Amino acid sequence: MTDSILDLHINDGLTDEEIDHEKNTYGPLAEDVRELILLALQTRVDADDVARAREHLAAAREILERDRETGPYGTRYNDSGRYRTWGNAVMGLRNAIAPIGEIHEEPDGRVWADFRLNPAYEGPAGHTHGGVTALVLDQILGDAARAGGHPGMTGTLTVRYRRRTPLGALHAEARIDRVEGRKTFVKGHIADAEGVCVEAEGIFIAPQWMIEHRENLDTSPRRE
Ligand SMILES: CCCCCCCCCCCC(=O)SCCNC(=O)CCNC(=O)[C@H](O)C(C)(C)COP(=O)(O)OP(=O)(O)OC[C@H]1O[C@@H](n2cnc3c(N)ncnc32)[C@H](O)[C@@H]1OP(=O)(O)O
Repeated sequence: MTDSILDLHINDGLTDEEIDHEKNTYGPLAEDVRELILLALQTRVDADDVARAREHLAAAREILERDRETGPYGTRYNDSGRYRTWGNAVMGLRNAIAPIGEIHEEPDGRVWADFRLNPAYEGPAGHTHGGVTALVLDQILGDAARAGGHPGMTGTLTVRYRRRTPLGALHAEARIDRVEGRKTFVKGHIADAEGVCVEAEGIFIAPQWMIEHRENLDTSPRRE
C-alpha cells in the first residue's frame, strides 16, 4: 500500500462488542464536548464561575491526556466489516465539531441526513456559515458517490447559495447524476422547512491508488 490514505486504512481487529463498548464510552464524551463548545459561546456566568469551571476542565483534560493517540483517526475496520471514520469532521462519532449524527442511504441511491446546526456554526448573523454548508454538502455528495459504488475524492465542488441558510433544523440530500469513467457527478442540496437553501454539484474522482487497490480494499462500505 503506497498512498498515505491507505496507511490510515487499518483493520484494528476489534470485536463487535469492543466497538460497541468504545461507542458507548467515547460517543457521550464527544456529546459533552459539543455542549461545552456551545456553552463557551453562550454562558453569562461571572469571571469567578468561569475560573472555577476552567479548573474542572483542566482536571478533566489531565485525566483524558493520561492515555491518548496523537494522530488522525483514519478509517478503521474489523473482520466483521464494520467501518469507523469516527474522526470525520462532518459525521465522526468521536468528533465534537461534527454536526451530523447519521447519514441514511436509500435503495434508490438517495443519501440524506436531518441535522441541527447550533449557533457555533454561525456565519452571517443568525445564519449558517457558507463554509459549513459546503462542508456538509461535500460529505453528503461524497457519500452518495460511495454508496452508489463509485467512491472518489472531491475533484470539484460547485456550491450555489440560493438563499440564506438559517441555523436550526436542516435537511441535506444527494444522489448520483451520472458516471463518466473515473468521474462521478453528484447533485445535492440543503433545505430548511421552507425549501432549498444551497445547491451543489460535485465531481468525485477515483484516484489511481484507489483503483489499483480496489480488489483488496472495500472502498464502498457504509461507515459508522
Ligand atoms: C478508501 C477511500 C474511500 C473514499 C470515501 C469518500 C468519502 C468522501 C467524503 C469527503 C470528500 C473529501 O473531502 S475529499 C478531500 C478533498 N479532495 C482532495 O483532497 C482531492 C485532491 N486531489 C486529488 O487527489 C486529485 O487531483 C484527484 C484524485 C481529484 C484527481 O487526480 P487524478 O486521478 O490524477 O486525475 P487525472 O488523471 O489528472 O484526471 C482524471 C480525470 O478527472 C479530471 N479531473 C482531474 N482533476 C479534476 C478536478 N479537480 N475537478 C474536475 N475534474 C478533474 C481530468 O480532466 C480527467 O478527466 P478525463 O480526461 O478522464 O475526462
